[in-house]
Amino acid sequence: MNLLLDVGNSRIKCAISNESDNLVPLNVSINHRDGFNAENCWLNIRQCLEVNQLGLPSIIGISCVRPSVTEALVDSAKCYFEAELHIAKTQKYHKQLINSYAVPDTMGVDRWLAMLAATRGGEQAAMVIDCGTAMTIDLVASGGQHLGGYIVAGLENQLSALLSNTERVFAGDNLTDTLVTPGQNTQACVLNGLYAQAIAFIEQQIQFALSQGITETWFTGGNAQKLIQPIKMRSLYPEMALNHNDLLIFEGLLTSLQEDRKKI
Ligand SMILES: Nc1ncnc2c1ncn2[C@@H]1O[C@H](COP(=O)(O)OP(=O)(O)OP(=O)(O)O)[C@@H](O)[C@H]1O
Ligand SMILES: CC(C)(CO)[C@@H](O)C(=O)NCCC(=O)O
Ligand SMILES: [K+]
Repeated sequence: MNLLLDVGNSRIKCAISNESDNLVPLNVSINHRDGFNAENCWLNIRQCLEVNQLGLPSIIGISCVRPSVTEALVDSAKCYFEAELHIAKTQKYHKQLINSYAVPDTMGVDRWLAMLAATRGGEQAAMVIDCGTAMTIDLVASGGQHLGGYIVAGLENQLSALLSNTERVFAGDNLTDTLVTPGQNTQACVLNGLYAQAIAFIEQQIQFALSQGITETWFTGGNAQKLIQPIKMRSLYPEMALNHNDLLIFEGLLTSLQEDRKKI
């Protein structure tokens, strides 16, 4: 059994993969922003495995966009698991998928792994939209060439930038509605504006992707559902298939781990 960790900008998410390479997400979500403690993190995961009678992993694969957190996790892993560690790295290419970055290492490995999974190693053209702490969009043409991407602040971060730099603008506590019509009170103006902006950006990229022959979009990340729903409802580009897969990074991580195994 393999244990897979997706160390994001805000949260650590986990999954396991069995002998048949089936992925099962684990019900642990660890916030590593305030007072991260790697030992508690491993302990949490161990307990979760025990409670669910899942046994212990022989390999632990890690996708991490925060090097300081990776370091802390690597340092303390051996106290809790005897597993071999695999730290995924962004590559220049994998099978047919070719990274457009001249210095691949500078691309977040979450983006690379999500592309790897969405395109099945570059076999299929795809656009990947990760709606997390940051929102990233990446485009891969048929033939596997990465055309490039975008990094913008995620919904919560856009909102907090606005609220923390104004005095009378407020938005309430949750991002429930996804209306894109003009607001008629402060909260509606802020929330509808937030969504109108994100959705306009995504629809613009859908249009661009289609012009490049890309007809599959994959959404992932904590806010995926909130964005995919209104885009589906509006249905401006029926030629584009809109998919949601929260396991995209884990799937890519598993591929990266398998590739590493082959080298041994
Ligand atoms: N435990 C959770 N389970 C599901 N959704 C969550 C959880 N915690 C936060 N979220 C939602 O996910 C949204 C996106 O946040 P988050 O950044 O955690 O997602 P992510 O893409 O997985 O993050 P990261 O950038 O850390 O990889 C948050 O605004 C929140 O609404
Ligand atoms: C853009 C984020 C923050 C998205 O999680 C991550 O992929 C990252 O830290 N990337 C490094 C910069 C880059 O991808 O060009
Ligand atoms: K992410």
